[in-house]
Amino acid sequence: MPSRQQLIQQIKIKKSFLCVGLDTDIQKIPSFLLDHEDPVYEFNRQIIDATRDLCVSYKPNSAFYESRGVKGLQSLAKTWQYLPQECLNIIDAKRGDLGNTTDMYAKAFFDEASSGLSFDAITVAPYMGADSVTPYLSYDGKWVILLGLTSNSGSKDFQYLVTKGGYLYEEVVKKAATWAGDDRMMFVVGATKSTEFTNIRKYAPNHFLLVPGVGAQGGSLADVCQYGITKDCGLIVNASRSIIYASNGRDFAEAARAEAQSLQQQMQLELEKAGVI
Ligand SMILES: O=c1ccn([C@@H]2O[C@H](COP(=O)(O)O)[C@@H](O)[C@H]2O)c(=O)[nH]1
Repeated sequence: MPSRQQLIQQIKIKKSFLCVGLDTDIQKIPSFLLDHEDPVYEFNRQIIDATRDLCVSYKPNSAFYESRGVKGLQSLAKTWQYLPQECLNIIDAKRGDLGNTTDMYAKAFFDEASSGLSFDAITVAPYMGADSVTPYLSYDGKWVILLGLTSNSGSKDFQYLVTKGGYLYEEVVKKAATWAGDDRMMFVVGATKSTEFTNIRKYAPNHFLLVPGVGAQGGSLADVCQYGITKDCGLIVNASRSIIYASNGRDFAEAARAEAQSLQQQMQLELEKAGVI
């Protein structure tokens, strides 16, 4: 599982801070794959083969697998086993519950002996506070990626509420940054909120930010970099649908590669501009 230093090294080697989102929907994958024993795994395997030199991270969204019950979990387990070791492999599960329940979520996603899965990082919702977050950190070297300011329109319902210390999302980042250092915690900040990155950086100047919302949601990579990039990069930018569903024909993997390559090339320019490489 990559440490902070290993992640930075991979970013420099691959000249990329791309995370490919594996939001694999059996209804959307090319129909010719449906003859395979496990079409979702086969789709993921080909997407991974086509993109692994262009990205530093993969992020299966657990909902797409859980929604298919036992079969979906089998596809997830096989996909996890196939993920490249040098990449930061994130399970986007957005959990958050009492401490003893969190212990079970941690076993589910981090403890291979218990569940057959051992992702490097998990996305967590902050609403229930410290005891719903810190149990994940008892697993050596694993990362928590806490929702900070999300990319969806509903983020305005709570995340922008004004508190004594500023917006609620600012309070979340400020407080949670005291629970773990920048070597174990990251924050989710939506690409659609790029101008708010300046605020986030006040409280998390060195933490990596996982940034969804480029691609299908219309966020701008250039704006994210303008406000969020650091001397170590400090960004992992996710794109799911725009890459994995770039084509639904027999050329789906090549089309995914072309889309990932276009993002990687833009990222290389941003890394050069910021002096990271
Ligand atoms: O604020 C958030 C937090 C998580 N997500 C997740 O990221 C991907 C985005 O997929 P696209 O297809 O590139 O839009 C998806 O898994 C979301 O659940 C997010 O979009 N925003």
